[in-house]
Amino acid sequence: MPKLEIKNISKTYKKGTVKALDNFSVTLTSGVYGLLGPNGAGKSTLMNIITDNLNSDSGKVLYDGEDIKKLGKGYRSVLGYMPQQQGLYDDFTLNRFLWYMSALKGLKKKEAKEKITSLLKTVNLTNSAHKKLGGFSGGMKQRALIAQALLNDPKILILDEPTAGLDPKERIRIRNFVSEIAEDKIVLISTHVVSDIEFIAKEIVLLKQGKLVSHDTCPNLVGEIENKVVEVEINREELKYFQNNYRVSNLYHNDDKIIVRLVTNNPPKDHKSTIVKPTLEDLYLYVFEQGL
Ligand SMILES: Nc1ncnc2c1ncn2[C@@H]1O[C@H](COP(=O)(O)OP(=O)(O)OP(=O)(O)O)[C@@H](O)[C@H]1O
Repeated sequence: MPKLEIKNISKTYKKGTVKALDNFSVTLTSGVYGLLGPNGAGKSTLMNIITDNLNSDSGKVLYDGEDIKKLGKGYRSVLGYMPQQQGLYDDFTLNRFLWYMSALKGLKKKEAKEKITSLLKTVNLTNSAHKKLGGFSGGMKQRALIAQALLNDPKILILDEPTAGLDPKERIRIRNFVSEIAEDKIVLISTHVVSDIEFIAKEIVLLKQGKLVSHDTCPNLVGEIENKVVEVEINREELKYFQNNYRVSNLYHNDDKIIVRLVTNNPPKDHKSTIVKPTLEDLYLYVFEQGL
């Protein structure tokens, strides 16, 4: 079983003024890990360090007990990375793009041909192989980028916001696909979208201002806010007050009343509140919504 140990990683930018990662440690084994955190939490920085595209200021990343810096090429050969940026290869046809990436990854011709044919099928893009990437929809581009990350049959697959900008149908397709291929691989997915990982992740890693908040299975994390999620019926005029004073994770209208869903340690005493089952989205609000 592959093992990736991230040990005491710190990283600053701008001569130390911006702390992107602060003594971050976690150990990953095979399965899907969801990396959750708000904008600027340090997710991309972490992924760039794990993929050896960026040097940390301190700390180490070990793959099966060996420092990735020492493994060098050997590490790259087990790594698949889908970065955030799109549009780099818009003039390439998908086929040319995959051949180009195969060459960069050092695949032999025969190997590349077989792999490209099978991956095009897996990501359902065989019929678009001779079209230019520039004309692809967001979902097609994302699938093309996932395909290139899988060319070398990686043991570690790093996906930086793989569903950004996708419609729900594409999102579900990518999610199911990632879940399918995760067996015997370490898959780390960063996302803002809780539903991308809620049901497929073996563990969720919560990152806040460069620090690890916690990492655990989804049921365990959600269990931490058992009894802290309530639904309360309020009048319209009260909504502003509740929005200013509580973490409101949902609201809906019921005739002339509003039902608000609150994630709170102190449910309102002057209203009847009903305890409801927490979700990962509630936990996200609980951890990342400041000041309430
Ligand atoms: N090249 C850089 N130079 C200076 N500051 C940077 C650089 N890259 C990132 N940062 C800063 O480091 C912090 C972490 O950024 P990072 O991109 O890793 O977060 P993120 O969680 O991936 O955010 P997002 O969800 O918006 O992609 C932020 O404060 C960001 O502004």
